Amino acid sequence: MIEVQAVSHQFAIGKKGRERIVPVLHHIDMHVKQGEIVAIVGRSGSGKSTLLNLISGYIRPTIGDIRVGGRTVTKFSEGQWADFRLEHFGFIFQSFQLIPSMTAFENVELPLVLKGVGLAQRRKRVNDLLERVGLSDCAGHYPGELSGGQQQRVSVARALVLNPPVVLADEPTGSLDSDNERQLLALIGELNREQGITFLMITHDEQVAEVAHRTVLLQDGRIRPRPHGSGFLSNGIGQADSPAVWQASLNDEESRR
Ligand SMILES: Nc1ncnc2c1ncn2[C@@H]1O[C@H](COP(=O)(O)OP(=O)(O)OP(=O)(O)O)[C@@H](O)[C@H]1O
Repeated sequence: MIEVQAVSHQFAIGKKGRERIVPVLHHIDMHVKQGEIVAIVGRSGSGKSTLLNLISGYIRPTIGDIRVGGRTVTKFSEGQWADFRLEHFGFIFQSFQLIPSMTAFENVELPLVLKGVGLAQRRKRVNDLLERVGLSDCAGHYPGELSGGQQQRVSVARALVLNPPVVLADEPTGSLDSDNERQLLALIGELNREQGITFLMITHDEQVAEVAHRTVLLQDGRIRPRPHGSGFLSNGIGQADSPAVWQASLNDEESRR
């Protein structure tokens, strides 16, 4: 589903002509199969967000290619990216990123409005999703009237509204208390099982490992193997994933069809 192939990335910071090069990711090979829940873990500054931004096309790798659903997205123009992103990715953020002046219903509906979907279809889709995330009673509430857990469930509904095969989540439980965190992770697990949605999640949260099929550890911009039995984040090393697991098994898109 997502193949990151020999990707390295560096940022240039500072004034033009006097830039300083900051290498952030080094030769990343990672394959996420359709229907997997993969957690990306690693210390602050290890390059997790950069990797997610590369996969979602907000930045382009300095070296290497990324394929999503069999297409080499690193070759896309900005216009191609905008369409592709809408169709293929839903996003969940630590800070929810709901529009405060819109109700829960309107926040979930917005991507459908932008896509030009008709009113009746929009109503059905949004109501179905709000019901799915357990928020039918809160459709008319504004984000400020909802708890953090409820807001995050609205943002899950919004992420799913265009039916993307992949959800990219950056610290989805980072702002939640432990009860809401558990509920959100259970919801992610259910959505994955029911609908085969692929989740790629950045996390510092050990609970996420319980719902993730595997974790990928980034350390100083490199993927590291994770020996069995060690802690999740304590020493930056956790449960094992053989590098072989990360190898591309090609033609994932074929198996989706
Ligand atoms: N746009 C940018 N320009 C320059 N440097 C950047 C940029 N974005 C990220 N970096 C640098 O790249 C490195 C990795 O950052 P990144 O945000 O990917 O790490 P992270 O693992 O997601 O960290 P955190 O867990 O704190 O969110 C950091 O040193 C950061 O300062």
